[in-house]
Amino acid sequence: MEEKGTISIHTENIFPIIKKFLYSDNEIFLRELVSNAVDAVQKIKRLAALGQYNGELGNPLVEVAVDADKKTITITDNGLGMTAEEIKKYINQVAFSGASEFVEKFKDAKDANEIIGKFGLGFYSAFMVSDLVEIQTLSYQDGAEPARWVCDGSTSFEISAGNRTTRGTEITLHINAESEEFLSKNKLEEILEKYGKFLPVPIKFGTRTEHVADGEDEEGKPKTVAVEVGNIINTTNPIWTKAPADLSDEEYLAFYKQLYPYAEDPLFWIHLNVDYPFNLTGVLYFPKVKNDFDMQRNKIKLFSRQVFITDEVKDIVPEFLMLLHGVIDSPDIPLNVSRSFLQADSNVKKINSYITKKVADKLQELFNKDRKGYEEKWGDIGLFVKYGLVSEEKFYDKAKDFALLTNTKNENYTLGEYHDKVKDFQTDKNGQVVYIYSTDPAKQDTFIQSANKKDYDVLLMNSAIDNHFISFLENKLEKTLLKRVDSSVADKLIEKDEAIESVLTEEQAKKVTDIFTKAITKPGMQVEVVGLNPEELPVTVTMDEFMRRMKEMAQMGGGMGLYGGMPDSYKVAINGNHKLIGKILLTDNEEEQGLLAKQAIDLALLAQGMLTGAELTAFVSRSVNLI
Ligand SMILES: Nc1ncnc2c1ncn2[C@@H]1O[C@H](COP(=O)(O)OP(=O)(O)OP(=O)(O)O)[C@@H](O)[C@H]1O
Repeated sequence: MEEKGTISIHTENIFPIIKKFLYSDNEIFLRELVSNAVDAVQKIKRLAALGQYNGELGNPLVEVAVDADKKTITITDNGLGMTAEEIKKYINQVAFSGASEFVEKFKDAKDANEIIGKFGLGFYSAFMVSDLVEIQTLSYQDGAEPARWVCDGSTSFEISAGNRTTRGTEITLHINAESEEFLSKNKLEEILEKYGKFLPVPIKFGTRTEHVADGEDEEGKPKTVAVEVGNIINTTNPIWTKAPADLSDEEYLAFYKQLYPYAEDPLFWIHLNVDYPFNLTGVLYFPKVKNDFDMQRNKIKLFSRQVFITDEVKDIVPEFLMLLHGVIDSPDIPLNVSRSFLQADSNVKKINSYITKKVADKLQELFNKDRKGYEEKWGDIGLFVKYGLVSEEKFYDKAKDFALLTNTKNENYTLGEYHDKVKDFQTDKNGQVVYIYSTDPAKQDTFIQSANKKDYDVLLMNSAIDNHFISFLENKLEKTLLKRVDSSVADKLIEKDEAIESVLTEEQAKKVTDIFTKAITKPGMQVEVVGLNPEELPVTVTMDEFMRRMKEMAQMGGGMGLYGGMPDSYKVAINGNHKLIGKILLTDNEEEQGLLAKQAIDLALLAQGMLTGAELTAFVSRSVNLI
């Protein structure tokens, strides 16, 4: 049997193209060939199970070997093998037309490199790194003859009698000059680890030394002997392929450690398992979130039938869950299409909503089953949930029942509970419920205490997402306003009908305003005399809620340039009812008036954390003189 021929093609010679534009991701040749080998082994197992093959199965195995001297890499399997006819059909026609279609589609694509790694070019990806590829194969079929196929990367091939004596296929790549890096054992092992760590058939790559028990020495101590054993690089049945009921927490944690050796233990996990209307399995872990978001993104690994594809799961996993870790395995995610197409793909959309739903269900379950435990984890999961609430309408519908608000006393409330808690004391004269929050309880302590004295509750909003979360709540909750605790004096945080009058006459108020305006050295301070509770501080410095938010948005590049450019402006509220103000008015000595006013202002600035540098030093020495 010997036959020469040309591979029938409709396109130009595809090989130079394959070589040229697959350059950056050429390591995927190994993924393609090893997965073909794995498929071949799986197929023979299935045939045996169906009773269509009655011969010896042997231990399923795929072996990868490298010969640096001969400059070859061989991938051998004991799968179903091919007859010469099948080579013609599958390699010359099916695989080839697949490859040429691929090249045709992407030869002009700008983002070819982005797609390429995720797309199976199939068998012909071998030519990305080889000058010559040889197949030696023996089919499982009764009376099959071994066959050999050789191709040098042109469109001509040669089929002849082969030399294989056992069932299976051996593919030898004669590595080209530009790809010699792949002749390094370390490099190959690294690629095998990356793509094949969880393949369902054992993948052997070289050998390793193992120390096994070997009786006892003269002193009766156990002895070991070093033996060379096959180096199997993969775990064939990773946890996502098993049923959750068969898995212990330890196994989930061990798998997590295997994926992310340096990560802290996750908070909890979700086992995904669906077979209709799409196929998907996986385990998603909720990590302990650090503030450094970007470092933690792209930690979900996408597999297709246990072959690693990519760790860019954008579009498949909802944006707000990109911080999750773990694996997703789905043969139904189209990997052979471009990004924009992926977004429009109906399976991808379904998978995306399925994951959102699963995550919401899991959180609801934790919340219902063990509220205390859930609250303890809230510090970590709160970020996801808030991010989800803000970014996904569908998630909000579910999560509104288990999203928590935490106050400065470390108590947690659901949105509904919180509304009920504060509505009586914190409704303003227009019927708006005012939620008061602190972004920094240590810095804003004076204000928090004043608010608490009035029986106002103060929420803690100090995580990275809270800025958005605050605006979101305001939009979402009816008749609700959010105000930072230091945006106004406590008496004015919530505008009520029963305003406290200032005891000062108009004339006295004007005088006080003048004294204080003169005493202020900082720019952008507007003095106003207000009637507050006599127990409140004599002077309070605040920045208006609206103004501060606009400035913060401008700082974050939110297009509020106008506000960003404006100088800071603060309100200096003088408590006309405080006895210090009375004392200042009664003092004849202008110098002393100025001194008292200055001291009161500095105390207010100090409470806001705004007194620094030379001003702070001056304040300290002035205070010393006063005592
Ligand atoms: N090691 C092998 N043993 C038996 N048959 C093989 C082997 N490698 C390839 N084949 C046959 O060649 C065909 C083409 O392989 P190729 O990798 O190009 O495409 P595929 O595996 O069908 O699809 P893709 O790789 O794009 O997912 C396979 O479907 C299979 O029938």
